[in-house]
Amino acid sequence: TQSTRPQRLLGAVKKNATRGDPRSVVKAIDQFCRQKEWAMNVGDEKGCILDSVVSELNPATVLELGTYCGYSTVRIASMLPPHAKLITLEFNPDYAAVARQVIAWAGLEDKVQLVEGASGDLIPKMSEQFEVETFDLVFLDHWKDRYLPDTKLMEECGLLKKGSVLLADNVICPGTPEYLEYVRASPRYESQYFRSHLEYTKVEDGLEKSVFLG
Ligand SMILES: Cc1ncnc2c1ncn2[C@@H]1O[C@H](/C=C/CNC(=O)c2cc(-c3ccc(F)cc3)cc(O)c2O)[C@@H](O)[C@H]1O
Ligand SMILES: [Mg+2]
Repeated sequence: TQSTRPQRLLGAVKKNATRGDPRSVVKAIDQFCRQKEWAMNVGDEKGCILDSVVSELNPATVLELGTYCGYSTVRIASMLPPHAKLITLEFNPDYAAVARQVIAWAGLEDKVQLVEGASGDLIPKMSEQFEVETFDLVFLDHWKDRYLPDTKLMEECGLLKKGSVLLADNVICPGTPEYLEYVRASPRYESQYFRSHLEYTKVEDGLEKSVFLG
C-alpha cells in the first residue's frame, strides 16, 4: 500500500534527525518540506515567531489545537521549562500515530500529552479529565473554521485567565476572517498581527497573538 505524506515525513525524521535532539527533528522536517514535499507545518519562518512568543511567555500550561505531524508540538515543547505541560489535540488517528513517533524521536514524550479527539468535545473536559485549570498559551492551527467556536468554548469553560495568550496560525492564508474580526473587535482581547509567509513559500501569511484581558 502507498505511504502517506505524514509517513514519508516521519521517515525523513528517522533518517536525518538525531534521537533526543528536537532542533534536528525540526530541521529535518523543514528540509523535507522544502526539498521533497510541502506539508502544512507552521514552518521555520513563522516558527521563529512562535519560538519568540513561547520564550517571552515561559508558559507552564500550553494547549495546541491540531497536532498534524507534531512539528509545532516539538518546537513548543522543546522550549518549555521542566515541569511545564503541553496538551495537543488531534482527531485523525493516522496523523496522531505519526505525531507520537515524531514527538518520541525528539525525546519530548514527558512534556507532551497528545489526546485523540475533536477539540469541541475535548475542551469541555479539560479541567476534570486533564487536571488543567487554565492555559497560559493556546496555539490554534486546526481547521480554520473551528478557531472562533473553540475560542468561545474556551472562554465559556473558564480555560483562559487574565494574560492567557492565543496564538493563531494562518490568519491570512488560508485565512480565518471570523476569528480575526472577533479577537480584534473584542474588548476582552489585545491583538497583534505578526506578518510572515505561508510555510515554505513567498505567499503572505501571519500569526495573530491575542492576549486575554479577563
Ligand atoms: C476540530 C479538530 N479537532 C482536532 N483536530 C483537528 C480538528 N480540526 C482539524 N484537526 C486536525 O488538525 C490538522 C488540521 C489543520 C488544518 N490546517 C490547514 O488547513 C492549513 C492549511 C494550509 C494551506 C495553505 C495554503 C494552501 F494552498 C494549502 C494549505 C496551511 C496551514 O498552515 C494550515 O494549518 C489536521 O491534523 C487535522 O486532523
Ligand atoms: Mg497552519
